[in-house]
Amino acid sequence: MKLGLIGCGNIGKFLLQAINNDGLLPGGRIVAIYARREEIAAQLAEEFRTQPYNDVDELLKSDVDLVIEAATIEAAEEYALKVLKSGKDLLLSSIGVMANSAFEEQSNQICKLNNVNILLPSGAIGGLDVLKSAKAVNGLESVCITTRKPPNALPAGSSVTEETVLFEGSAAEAIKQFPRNINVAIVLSMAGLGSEKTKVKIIADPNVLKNNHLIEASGSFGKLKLEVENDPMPNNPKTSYLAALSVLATLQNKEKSVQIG
Ligand SMILES: NC(=O)C1=CN([C@@H]2O[C@H](COP(=O)(O)OP(=O)(O)OC[C@H]3O[C@@H](n4cnc5c(N)ncnc54)[C@H](O)[C@@H]3O)[C@@H](O)[C@H]2O)C=CC1
Ligand SMILES: O=C([O-])CC(=O)C(=O)O
Repeated sequence: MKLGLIGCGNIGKFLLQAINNDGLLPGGRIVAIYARREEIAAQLAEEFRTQPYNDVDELLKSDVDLVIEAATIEAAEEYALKVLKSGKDLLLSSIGVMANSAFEEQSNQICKLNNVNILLPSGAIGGLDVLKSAKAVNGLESVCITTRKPPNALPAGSSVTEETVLFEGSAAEAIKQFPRNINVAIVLSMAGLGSEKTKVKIIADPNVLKNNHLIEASGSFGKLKLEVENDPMPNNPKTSYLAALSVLATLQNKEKSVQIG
């Protein structure tokens, strides 16, 4: 599998190290990268033996099979449809882009037309398998996520000195207000009840060191309660290490003939 990468921050660099240097995706390699700053792309290309591009359109003319977006929701908005139109599969990290229903619909149509797929990793959370099963008979009744992070992992920053609820409302509203912090709520919405009915609470808590997500759901299947205590990425405390791992795992699973879950 030949991979292209858009966005070379935390998740991007993790993937370059894991795939190109550590060989953790047998048969796969990141052969093309795009970063906004030319000098960054050039430096990373040398370190991870790959091809730098200064323009996404040029990258899409190369023979990559799948493009990984690891940038921002804005970048996903700008490039995702181009990727799909060029006949490449797409893996999104900035899943919040899918909260825009017109965008979701358009991307679905292009996928069908061009016979390509979009991969949405579970990111910094889990439990999506349970929601999908519950939904098979429309038996899902409620889904909520409570995200508790140290203040430096949220826009509130160090001004927060005691436990503070920053947001309470729908996933649709949460991603509008916290586009860099709550992509997980949108993948949860897509697996479950949609972004209007999925409830979100975001708490800045100076007493925690990890990014904590509590997922609670109920329905005809019974009840789900799942809590992850994620170590942050060393270079970007906003992002959980599990989010980067889940991108790699999604790529590893893509080639498997036995699909689990
Ligand atoms: N699905 C999930 O569970 C999670 C998703 N995320 C999302 O994944 C994305 C990547 O996360 P990180 O690597 O931690 O972020 P990061 O901030 O460390 O890296 C993002 C990189 O993208 C670059 N970038 C920004 N706009 C760009 C553009 N238009 N074209 C190319 N590059 C551009 C930035 O310069 C930066 O180097 C973010 O949108 C983040 O919110 C993060 C954590 C969990
Ligand atoms: O990494 C995390 O804990 C979650 C996150 O930032 C996001 O969903 O955008």
